[in-house]
Amino acid sequence: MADINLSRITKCFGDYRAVNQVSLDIADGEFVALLGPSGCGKTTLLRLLAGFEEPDHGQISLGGQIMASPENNVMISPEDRNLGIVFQSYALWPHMTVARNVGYPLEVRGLGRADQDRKIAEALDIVALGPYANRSPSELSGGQRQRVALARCLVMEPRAVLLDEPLANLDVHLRETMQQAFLDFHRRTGATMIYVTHDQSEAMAMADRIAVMDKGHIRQMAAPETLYREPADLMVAGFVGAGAVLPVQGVTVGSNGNCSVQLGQSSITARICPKLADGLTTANAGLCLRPEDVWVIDDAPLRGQVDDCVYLGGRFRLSVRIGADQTLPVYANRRARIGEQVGLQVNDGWVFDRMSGEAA
Ligand SMILES: Nc1ncnc2c1ncn2[C@@H]1O[C@H](COP(=O)(O)OP(=O)(O)OP(=O)(O)O)[C@@H](O)[C@H]1O
Repeated sequence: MADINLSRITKCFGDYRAVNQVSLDIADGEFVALLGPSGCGKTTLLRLLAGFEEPDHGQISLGGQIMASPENNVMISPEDRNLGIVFQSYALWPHMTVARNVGYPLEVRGLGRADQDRKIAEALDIVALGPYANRSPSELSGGQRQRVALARCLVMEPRAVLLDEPLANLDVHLRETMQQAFLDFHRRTGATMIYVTHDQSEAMAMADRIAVMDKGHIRQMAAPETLYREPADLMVAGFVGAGAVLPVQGVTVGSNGNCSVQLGQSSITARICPKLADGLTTANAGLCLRPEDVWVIDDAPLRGQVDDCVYLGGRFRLSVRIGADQTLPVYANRRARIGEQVGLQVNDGWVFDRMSGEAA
């Protein structure tokens, strides 16, 4: 397997910059998700890596070797990059058995029968499909077909595995099972994996790091818990996880990365983005509150009106209006009436610059 380096990659379709000056360093064995809304450039970035698209500018390297660099007239073809690719359509051959589907790339390479059989058995074992070797793809579930596609890319011993929304065709229950299958696959193979998805919960569940993309740019690349707890800008705060971002005034920077802010009549303590704390203006400060940051406490001074109450199993999610256009999602352990006044205690929050990244 290999590390991957992208340096200032740009790809235009006509006048439109689908990928705009993207730089990324992915470590050997890392599982990275490319996450973002439809049309943000995720698939184009994956296709650039695979070699199906040629960048207009910048450089792509795999394991220290340059794969694409228009400035240096280098463009290595997809078949010479030795990358495994898994699409949302499984692309299995219907007339071949599972084993032959998995082994076909080895057949094409002219590998001996015994070596083929050994590698097929190993790959099927990793995706837990050994007993299905002699079935045809039509006799498998969607999740099993996707695992055959994974096994097929594994036999090639690729330098990295690229996955383009591989679970998009599966139902919700199967998606969760397959997330576990991908994690097991990653653990057992140590493969470098790049996983494209627009589903934040999928990215959060699997990836070591997530690159959040928007309009051809990478807005933030970090571990899932960092993106959730410390979003760099409004787009990331809104796209990753539930919660609300409220404009706040009266930010007083304290010690240890904390600050106090005014929310209605209450003063609350929150964590503050270092860039903001380092003396930049706090005029555009926003407070990101996740549902678990706010507790319903009857006599708390911050008051709000319940607009909505949904049972989630084990707890309720309330929508509480605390100002004309300020609504917070909050978890509660009792049902609340619509229109009921509740007290809210804010236990944590993240203050950042709401305008950060807007020039991008
Ligand atoms: N071959 C092409 N020719 C022209 N425009 C293209 C081409 N491929 C992609 N685009 C445009 O580039 C932008 C990025 O497309 P891309 O497929 O990378 O987005 P995405 O983030 O993968 O979206 P989705 O989640 O919907 O698949 C879109 O506006 C798309 O219309």
